Amino acid sequence: MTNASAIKPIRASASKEPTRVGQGSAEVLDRSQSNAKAKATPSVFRDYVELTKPRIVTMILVTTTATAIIGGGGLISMVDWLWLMLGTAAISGSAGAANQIWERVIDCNMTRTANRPLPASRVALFPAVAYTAALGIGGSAILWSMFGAIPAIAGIATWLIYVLVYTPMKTRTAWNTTVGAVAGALPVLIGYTAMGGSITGVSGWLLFGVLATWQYPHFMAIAWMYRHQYDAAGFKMTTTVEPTGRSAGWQSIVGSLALIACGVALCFIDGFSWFAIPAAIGVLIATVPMLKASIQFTKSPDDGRARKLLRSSLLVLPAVLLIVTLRVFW
Ligand code: HEM
Ligand SMILES: CC(C)=CCC/C(C)=C/CC/C(C)=C/COP(=O)(O)OP(=O)(O)O
Repeated sequence: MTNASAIKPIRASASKEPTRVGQGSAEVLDRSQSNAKAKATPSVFRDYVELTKPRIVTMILVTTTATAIIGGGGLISMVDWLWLMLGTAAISGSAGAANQIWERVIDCNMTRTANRPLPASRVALFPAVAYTAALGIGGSAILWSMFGAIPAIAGIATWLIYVLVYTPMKTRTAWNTTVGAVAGALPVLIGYTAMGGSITGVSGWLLFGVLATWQYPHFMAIAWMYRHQYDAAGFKMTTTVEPTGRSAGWQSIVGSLALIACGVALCFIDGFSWFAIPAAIGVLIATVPMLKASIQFTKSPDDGRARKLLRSSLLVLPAVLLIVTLRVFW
């Protein structure tokens, strides 16, 4: 665990960067105002949901649903889908909460994270640890008992890589993003293998490739938007070690091109059909806005272009997954 005494919480400096990725305004609340706001409408339930990083978990569930349909070669039963969602959400949420426990001290040093339940002292450490353990054990047990060892092991491996490898790397090397991309992509194998896909199946690993490559444009935009906060808090990100934004831009371009390659390959990997060609064209059309935004950001890195890149990335992933999932039916 991070040596809590080694990193003294400093008052999160009010900065021009938004307090949350989805927030458009550059107006930010400094820590005292946001705490007062949170205290004004206390909600224990909301805090325990916030601990799990619900927006990330929601997108993980979307990817898990798509990859389950692809792995199973067709629609899945409502009962199977509900158990898969419950198990994956629990273990993903546990990973997110464990990450917030690990970073509860350093998160005080960023406006974006200072108002989270632990840094803002709305949730105590011990109940957070118990909650994290219960989610992780419960999620693993659901996946193992309902779908077998492989999907559960994929989830446990994701948890371990994200919490015990990626998280400590964040203050040491910008290569943390590559490890995070592995952690963020492994959940596709939960859905894929849960519904019958083989862990050695090429389409499963192409789906892994779609998720892993997507995370570069996704996160490089965020790493630019919060570069000053990351730097001040002591995180090592591409945009703090190479502050011009060129490296972040090129990683976004390469990630976008690699995503297109994986997506198009998925349209043809299980043999040829009339739908393979329109599907491949659809992958191209769906990904072009993110590629364009990556190129524009690389040419002249700024917050507006970074926000445009992030927004396009959050639309591209569901679109590409929908197209390659429809390919299962035609
Ligand atoms: C290297 C891997 C990744 C990194 C470093 C990363 C980092 C982040 C960060 C820092 C945020 C902002 C959180 C906040 O303060 O609100 C965020 C938001 C988000 N991330 Fe990622 N992420 C990664 C991978 C993923 C994956 C795998 C998914 C899901 C498939 C995902 C989906 C999202 C979503 C949906 C949001 C919320 C955007 C919003 O609130 O508008 N991310 N990500
Ligand atoms: C099935 C399973 C266990 C899934 C969990 C994996 C998971 C949550 C992947 C998300 C990828 C990721 C690196 C998010 C950012 O964390 P961050 O620490 O960079 O975000 P922060 O700075 O906002 O805390």
